[in-house]
Amino acid sequence: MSSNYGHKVKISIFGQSHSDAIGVVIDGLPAGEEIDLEKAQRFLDRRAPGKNAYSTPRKEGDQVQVVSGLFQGRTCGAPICAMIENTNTKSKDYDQLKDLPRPGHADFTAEMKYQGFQDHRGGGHFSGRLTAPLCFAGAVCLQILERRGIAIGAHILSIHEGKDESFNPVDITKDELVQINEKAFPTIDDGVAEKMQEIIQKAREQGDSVGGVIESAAIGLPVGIGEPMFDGLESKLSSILFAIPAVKGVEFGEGFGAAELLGSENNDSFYYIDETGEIKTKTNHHGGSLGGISSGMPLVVRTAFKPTPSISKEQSTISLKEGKDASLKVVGRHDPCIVPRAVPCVEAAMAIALLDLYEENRK
Ligand SMILES: Cc1cc2nc3c(=O)[nH]c(=O)nc-3n(C[C@H](O)[C@H](O)[C@H](O)COP(=O)(O)O)c2cc1C
Ligand SMILES: C=C(O[C@@H]1CC(C(=O)O)=C[C@@H](OP(=O)(O)O)[C@H]1O)C(=O)O
Repeated sequence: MSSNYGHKVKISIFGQSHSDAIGVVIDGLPAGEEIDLEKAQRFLDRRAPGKNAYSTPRKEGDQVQVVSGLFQGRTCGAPICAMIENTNTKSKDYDQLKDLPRPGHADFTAEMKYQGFQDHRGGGHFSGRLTAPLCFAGAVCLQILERRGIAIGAHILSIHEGKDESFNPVDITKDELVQINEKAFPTIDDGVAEKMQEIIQKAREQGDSVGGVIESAAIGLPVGIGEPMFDGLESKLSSILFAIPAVKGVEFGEGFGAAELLGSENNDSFYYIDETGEIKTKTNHHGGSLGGISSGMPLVVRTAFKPTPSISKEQSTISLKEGKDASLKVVGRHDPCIVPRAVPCVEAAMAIALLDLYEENRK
């Protein structure tokens, strides 16, 4: 299975949703970086399941145990290995799914690819649970990036028909990102958070689920981060963002909207800031990336999540054993909406990709 990412800073994620533990090995971090593990744990807590009405009821402490790679609180050049125990599995819920693959989940494709040898319990290695170690790796990378003046934050831009305001792409401040990261249900407009939660609640009551979009931003990136072609900012970021289960779209800056604009509308005019001589753009349709290389403007990304596939409404599927059409009612503990818990996952994915590219730039 391909669960590795990165050139300079490499991560390898292991485990399954119902195996003894899940975790991550992080290699290639610069040595001597102080890592605050309590701060990293607080970051993971933002993602942890079982904490509120819009989450799966599966309760996991998601306590990270760092096995190696830190010495006297700092990175020491050796790979960091971090493990998180799975303590609250209910594998029985998955018995019927070996025969009746869930529409929208990876049961069918995993069964075909691994000829039935896959660990199907809890979605196995395909589970959203594997974003817990991703968040730990991201939390470590975030602390290193912060020391280099780079900040990352994200908010829920939409859930089904509930919509938040967008970031102002030419003017995103560190304070704004810190403030939004502290919110339990991160929206810019606090008024819309309640409406979004009602939408999720209604879907859950109807045995259904909803999706949505997370908007994220990185600021403080110097000009010149990102390599041509396959290692450009957009290429690297989208490949890690698409590794988050349920992600179905990633756009940068104006994104798909740019296709509807004229060149004269979409181009971002350059100008000098008189006092500092810095070069900026008046607008930011390019979203901080030109030629896959950071322009010095805020990097703005939108990531679309599909509705959670496991829903309790009756659905049509097939019986693999009987070789005929069948119906399925999924039982078990599922997120009625993935988006709120995925906010730190998006921030983590961005941090890993950006630190990898940053270190590549240092050569
Ligand atoms: C944080 C997080 C939580 C998730 N929770 C669930 C869940 O409770 N039930 C479910 O069916 N899918 C859940 N998913 C999504 C599935 O894991 C995902 O749809 C599945 O692995 C198929 O992958 P794909 O949607 O990327 O094709 C979650 C994803 C994430 C990122
Ligand atoms: C446990 C987590 O989320 C799980 C993600 C998930 C899936 O199919 O992605 C399915 C559910 O697993 P289970 O049926 O074992 O409860 C969620 O609870 C987590 O995110 O930590």
